[in-house]
Amino acid sequence: MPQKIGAEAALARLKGWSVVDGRDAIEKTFEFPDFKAAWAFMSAVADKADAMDHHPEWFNVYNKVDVTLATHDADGVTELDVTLASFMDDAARGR
Ligand SMILES: C[C@H](O)[C@H](O)[C@H]1CNC2=NC(N)=NC(=O)C2=N1
Repeated sequence: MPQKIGAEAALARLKGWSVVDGRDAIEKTFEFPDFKAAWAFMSAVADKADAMDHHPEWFNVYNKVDVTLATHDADGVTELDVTLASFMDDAARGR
């Protein structure tokens, strides 16, 4: 079971992420040129998430993807969320 580090500790190591109100979780909205680019991002993240067995909460409308990350098993933010957030930041770059 991963150790809870908390949203604030995670934010100190990430760019463009925020603490979710009333919950130990982090969130970010990714914006792309169009739906296909957003979907390609989601597809790349889906492969990574499955490999990690650590899955995002997300909501897509056209070119935007709202992402919330938390570790449900730990009831808060863990190292797994920082790893997945960093992967998302890299995957979004250049799409
Ligand atoms: C059984 C399975 O390993 C767990 O349910 C995994 C799946 N994906 C998960 N994803 C997230 N974000 N948090 C979890 O605690 C989690 N647990």
